[in-house]
Amino acid sequence: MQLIINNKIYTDNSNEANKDSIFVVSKQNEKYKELAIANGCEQIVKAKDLKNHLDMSSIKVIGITGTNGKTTTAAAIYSILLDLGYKVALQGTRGFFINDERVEEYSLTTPVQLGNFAHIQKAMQNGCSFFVMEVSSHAIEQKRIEGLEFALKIHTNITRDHLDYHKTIEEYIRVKNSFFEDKTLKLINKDDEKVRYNIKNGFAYSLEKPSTYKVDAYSFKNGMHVMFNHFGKHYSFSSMMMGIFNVYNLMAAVAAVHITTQKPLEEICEALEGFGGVSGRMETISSNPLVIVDFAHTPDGMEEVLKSFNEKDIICVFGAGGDRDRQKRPLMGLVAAKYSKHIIVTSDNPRFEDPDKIIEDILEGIKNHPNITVEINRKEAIKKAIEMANDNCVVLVLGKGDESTQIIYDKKFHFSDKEEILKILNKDK
Ligand SMILES: CC(=O)N[C@H]1[C@@H](OP(=O)(O)OP(=O)(O)OC[C@H]2O[C@@H](n3ccc(=O)[nH]c3=O)[C@H](O)[C@@H]2O)O[C@H](CO)[C@@H](O)[C@@H]1O[C@H](C)C(=O)N[C@@H](C)C(=O)N[C@H](CCC(=O)O)C(=O)O
Ligand SMILES: Nc1ncnc2c1ncn2[C@@H]1O[C@H](COP(=O)(O)OP(=O)(O)OP(=O)(O)O)[C@@H](O)[C@H]1O
Ligand SMILES: N[C@H](CCC[C@H](N)C(=O)O)C(=O)O
Ligand SMILES: [Mg+2]
Repeated sequence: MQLIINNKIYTDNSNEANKDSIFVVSKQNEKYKELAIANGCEQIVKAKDLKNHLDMSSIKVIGITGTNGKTTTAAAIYSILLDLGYKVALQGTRGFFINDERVEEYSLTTPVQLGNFAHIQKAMQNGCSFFVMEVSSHAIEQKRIEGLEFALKIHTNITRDHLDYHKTIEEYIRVKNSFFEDKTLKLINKDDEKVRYNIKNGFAYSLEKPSTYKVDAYSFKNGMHVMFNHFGKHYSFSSMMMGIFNVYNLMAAVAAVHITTQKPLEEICEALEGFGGVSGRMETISSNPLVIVDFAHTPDGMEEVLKSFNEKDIICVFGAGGDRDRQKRPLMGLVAAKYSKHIIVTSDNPRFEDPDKIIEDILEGIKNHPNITVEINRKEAIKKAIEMANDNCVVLVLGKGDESTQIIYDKKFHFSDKEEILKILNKDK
C-alpha cells in the first residue's frame, strides 16, 4: 500500500521501500523493517506519527465499532450529514463513498492503516468535512487505526463474532472496549452490559437505562416512530425501517450528528427521514409473498431480526461463513429454531471449509425442531422457502445481505440473494 503526501512516497511494504521512499513501520510489518533498510530505505516513520505528516485539521473523523449495526449506523450518519448539506465520505463494509458516489468496491471493513490515510486524504481533496468509518475488531487489534484522531467514537453493541481470530469472548470484548479507553468524545449504547469506557467526554443513548439521548417510546405502525428525550426536552423522528435494533442505530446516528454539528435536533430528525436504510439490511424484496433479505450473520443479529417478526410464521433460510468463527454456528441454529416455523439450512460462503460440515455444526444447535430442511444449494434453498410460503409467512434469507458473490475456496462466483428471489418470483424484468 502506498500513500503520497507532498510528493513523498510512503509505503508499508518493505518490497516497495527504497532510497526514495519512506517506510511506515507498524505492529503489522515491523518484522520487515530490516528488509526495507536492506532495500536502501533511509527514512522510517512510525505509523502512529503519520498524523504529523498529513494535515487532517479540515476533516472530522467519526469511527463506529460494535458487533452489529456499524454499517447501518454509519450509513444513517452519512445520509443525514449529506441531507444537511455537508460534504461527506463513508468507508466501511460496502466500500468507499464520497458525496453519494461509490468510489471503491468492497474490500476490508476497515482498510489497513495507510489505506485509511489515503481515503481521508482523498475525502479532503474532495472538500469533505466529515469522514465516517466503520472500525472492525480486527482493525483495533492490528492497530490499523493508529494515528487517526477521532472527532467522535461510537459504540453500537458488543455480543459475539470473530472468535476464530480473537479466540475468547473475553479477548474480543477487551479489544472492542479498548477503542473507548481514551478521552476522545464518545457515544455509548448505555443498554449494553458489556461495554466499558472512559467516562470523560462520554455521551450515551439508550432505550432502557437513563442516558443523554433516551428513547421514551417507539411504535411500528406504518413505519417506525420514535420519541426521545435530550436533557428534558422531547423530540421525535420517523423512518420506514423495521426492527427495534434499528431504533438503536437511528438514535445513535441522530445523536452523533447532533454532537458533531451542534445543529438543532429538530432539523437532524427531519433530515433522517430521507434515509431509506442500507441495501441488504432488512430489505423487503417482495411483499406478496413477504420475502426479506438481511445480513444477520451472528446469533445476536439473527435473534434481533427474527424477533421483529414474531406475529408471522417465519421460514428462515441461512448458513454460516466458512473459515470464520465456528462456535457461533450451533448458536445460530439455536436462535433460528427458537423463532422459526420452518428452518432451511444452506450454504453461505464456504471458503475453504466443507459446506456439509458447516451445516452439521449449525444442526448441532437445533434440537427437536419439527420442520428442518437441509439444502446445500443456496439458490434451491431460497426456492424451497418461497414455494412453502403462505399468506401468514415471512421468508427471511439471512447472512449475505447485499453480497454479490459466493466464495467457494478462494474463488468468487456471482451470487445475489436478491436476484435469486426476484428470478424465482419472475420479477426480475
Ligand atoms: C487475519 C487478518 O486480518 N489478516 C490481515 C493481516 O494479514 P497479515 O498479518 O498476514 O499480513 P502480512 O501479509 O504479514 O502483511 C502485514 C504487513 O507487512 C507488510 N509486508 C509483508 C510482506 C513483506 O515481504 N514485506 C512487508 O513489508 C505488508 O505490506 C503489510 O503492511 O494484515 C493484512 C494487511 O496488513 C490484511 O490485509 C489481512 O487481512 C485479511 C486479508 C482479512 O481477510 N482480514 C479479515 C478477516 C478482516 O480484517 N475482517 C475485518 C472485519 C470484518 C467485519 O466484521 O466486517 C475487516 O476489517 O474487514
Ligand atoms: N444495533 C443492532 N443490534 C443487533 N443487531 C443488529 C443491529 N444493527 C443491525 N443488526 C443486524 O446485524 C446485521 C448487520 O448489520 P450491519 O451491516 O449494520 O452491521 P455491521 O456491524 O456493519 O456488520 P459487519 O461487521 O459484518 O460489517 C443486520 O443485517 C441486522 O440483522
Ligand atoms: N464481513 C464479515 C461478514 C460475513 C458475512 C457472511 N456472509 C460470511 O461470509 O461469513 C466477515 O467477513 O466476517
Ligand atoms: Mg459492516
